[in-house]
Amino acid sequence: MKNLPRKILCVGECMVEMAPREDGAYTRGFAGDTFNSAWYLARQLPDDFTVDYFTGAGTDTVSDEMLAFMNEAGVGTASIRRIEERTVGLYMIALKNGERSFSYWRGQSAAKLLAEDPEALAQALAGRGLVLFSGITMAVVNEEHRATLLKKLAEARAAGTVIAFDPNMRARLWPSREVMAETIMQAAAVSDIVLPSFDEDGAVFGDENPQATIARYRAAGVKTVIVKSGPDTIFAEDEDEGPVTFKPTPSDNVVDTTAAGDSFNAGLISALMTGAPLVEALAKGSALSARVIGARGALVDV
Ligand SMILES: Nc1ncnc2c1ncn2[C@@H]1O[C@H](COP(=O)(O)OP(=O)(O)OP(=O)(O)O)[C@@H](O)[C@H]1O
Ligand SMILES: O=C(O)C(=O)C[C@H](O)[C@H](O)CO
Repeated sequence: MKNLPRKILCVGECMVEMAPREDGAYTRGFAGDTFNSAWYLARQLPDDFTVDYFTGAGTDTVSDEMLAFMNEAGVGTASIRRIEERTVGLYMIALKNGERSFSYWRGQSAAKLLAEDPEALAQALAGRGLVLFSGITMAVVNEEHRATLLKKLAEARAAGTVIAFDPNMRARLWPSREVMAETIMQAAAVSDIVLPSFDEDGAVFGDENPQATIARYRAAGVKTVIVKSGPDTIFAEDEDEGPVTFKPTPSDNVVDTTAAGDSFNAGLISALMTGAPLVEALAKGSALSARVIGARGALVDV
C-alpha cells in the first residue's frame, strides 16, 4: 500500500481489563480488541505515523485514566466522545491451559454510543490512510448506529481511506447468530482488508476450509483477505499479489492467547503501511503475536 496518509484510526471499545496473576490477584489494565491493535501499531510504526482511537468515554476518573493511558502509549484521543452519564466497560480474563475466555460488564459503557453523532464520526474518519474496526465494534452499537457506522466507513473508503475489518465474533454480544453473520458480511462489504480467524468463521459460516473463507469475502468485494488459524498456516489472498501462505512457528510458551489476533493485525498493518509485500506482513504479524501470547493480558511489552 503506497502513498496513503500516514494517519491511522482504530474504532471500537476499550475497557478496564482485569488480567489474572499467578498469585490469584488481578492486574488492572485497559484493553479491547481494536484498541489493542492501536497500542501495538503505535509501537510498530515509524514516528512519522499517527495512531488515534475513536470511541466513547465517560467524564469520571476511570475514563480520564483510560485516556491518559492511551496518550502515554502514543495513541491519540482527540476525537473521543465524552458522555457525562456513562463510563467505561470492564472485562475479566479467565485462563485454562493458556486459552482465554472473557466475562464482560459493558452494558452501560459510553462506547455503545460511539456512532451516535454522524458528524463527529465523519470528522474522526476524515483524512486517514487506514481505519480499523471489528465485529466487536459493530456488536456494541445499536442497529441504527450500525447503519451510520457502515455509511460513514463507506464514504471514507470512497474518499481513499483503506478500511480494515477483523470479524472478531463474540456470540454473547449479539442478539442472534443470524444477525451476527449478516452484519459481519455487511461490514466486510465496506472493507478492503478482512482479517478473520478460521476457528470462528468456519463455525459461523460453515466454511469447509480457509480457502472457502477467502472466497466468501472476495465475493463480497474485499481486496485482501487474511485467514488466521492459531499456530496453523495462515491463508491469504490479495487482488494484486494473488494467494499467499505463511506457516507461523508454533510457540512452546503459550501463557495467555488474549490479543493474539489483535497484535497480529497490528504487525501486519504496520508492515503493509510501510510498503512491505503481503508475505512479509504475515511474517511480521506472526512474530509479534507469538511474543504476545507468551505473557498475561492483552498488552504485552514486547
Ligand atoms: N500457539 C501459537 N504459536 C505460535 N503462534 C501463534 C499461536 N497461536 C496464535 N499464534 C499467532 O497469532 C495469530 C493469531 O492467532 P489466532 O488465530 O488465535 O487469532 P484470533 O483468534 O484472532 O485471536 P484473538 O481474537 O483471541 O485475539 C496466528 O496467525 C499466529 O501467527
Ligand atoms: O472481547 C472483547 O470485547 C475485547 O475487546 C477484550 C479483549 O481485549 C479482546 O477480545 C482480545 O482480542
